[in-house]
Amino acid sequence: MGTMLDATVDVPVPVETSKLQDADESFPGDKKITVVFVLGGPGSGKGTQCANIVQHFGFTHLSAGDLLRAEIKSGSENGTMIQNMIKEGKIVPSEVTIKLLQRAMRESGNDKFLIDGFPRNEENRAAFEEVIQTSPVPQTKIEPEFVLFFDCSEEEMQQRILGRNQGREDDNIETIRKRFKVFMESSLPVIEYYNSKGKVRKIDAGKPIEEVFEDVKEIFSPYSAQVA
Ligand SMILES: Nc1ncnc2c1ncn2[C@@H]1O[C@H](COP(=O)(O)OP(=O)(O)OP(=O)(O)O)[C@@H](O)[C@H]1O
Ligand SMILES: Nc1ccn([C@@H]2O[C@H](COP(=O)(O)O)[C@@H](O)[C@H]2O)c(=O)n1
Ligand SMILES: [Mg+2]
Repeated sequence: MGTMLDATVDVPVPVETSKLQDADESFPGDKKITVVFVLGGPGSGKGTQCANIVQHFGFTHLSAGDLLRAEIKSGSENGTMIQNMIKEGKIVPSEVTIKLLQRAMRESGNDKFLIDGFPRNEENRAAFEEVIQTSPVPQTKIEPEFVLFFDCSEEEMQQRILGRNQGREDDNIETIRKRFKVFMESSLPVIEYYNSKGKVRKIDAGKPIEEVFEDVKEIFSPYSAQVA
C-alpha cells in the first residue's frame, strides 16, 4: 500500500493532556531509556517482527494491544470498556494505555523497549510526551529513538488477520474494516508526524517474514553490540 508519507500534512496541535506522571510512575535507574515505536496497520506483522527483535537485540516487547487484552482478562474496572472499544476497533483513552505501558516498563527491569501498536492516534502521542524519566537525567521526556513503520497493503493485512486463528474478538471482517479505517484516519497521521521529523524507518512488510526481518536487522544493527 503506498502510503501518503511523502505528502505534506498539517499535524494537528497536540491535545491538552492530563499529567500522567505520578511520583511512583517515574523511571528511576541509571540508564537512559531507549524507546522504539513499532507502528503499522492491523496484521502488518508488528508482533511477529518484535519477537525476532527481542531475540536478537535484547529489547523488551510491549504490545499495547496485548496489555489491554490482559487488562480485560484481569477483570479490572476498565475491562468492559476496553473490551467494547476493541470490538469496535476504537482507540482506548490514552491514560489507560499509558498506565499499563508505564507499569510494564517499570516491572521489566530493562531500559530498551519496543512499544508495539502505540501511539495509535494524536492523543496517544501527545499524552506519552507527559511521561518523564527522573534519572539519570531528571525530568527528561522519553523521546522515541525512531518509529519502525511496517507498510503493507490492506488486502495482504486482511488475508493475514483472517488466517491468524488466535481467537481474537477483533479478528472478524466487520471489525477489521473498522480497524483499517481507524488506522488510515488516526494512526497514519501520527506516522506522518514522525516522518516530518525524520524519525520514521519504513519497511516493506508485504514480503515474507524472513525477508522483512533482514531489513529490520539492518535498522537495529547499532544495537547488536549491546546484547549481553
Ligand atoms: N511477512 C509476513 N508474511 C506472511 N504472514 C505474516 C507476515 N508477518 C506476519 N504474518 C502473519 O500475519 C498475522 C499477523 O501478524 P502479527 O500478529 O505480527 O501482526 P500485527 O501487526 O501485530 O497485527 P495486530 O495489529 O492485529 O496485532 C500472523 O498470523 C503472522 O503469523
Ligand atoms: N495504543 C493502542 C493500541 C491498541 N488499542 C486497541 O487494541 C486493539 C488491538 O491492538 P493490536 O495492536 O493488538 O492490533 C486496537 O484495535 C485498539 O482497539 C488501543 O486502543 N490503543
Ligand atoms: Mg499485534
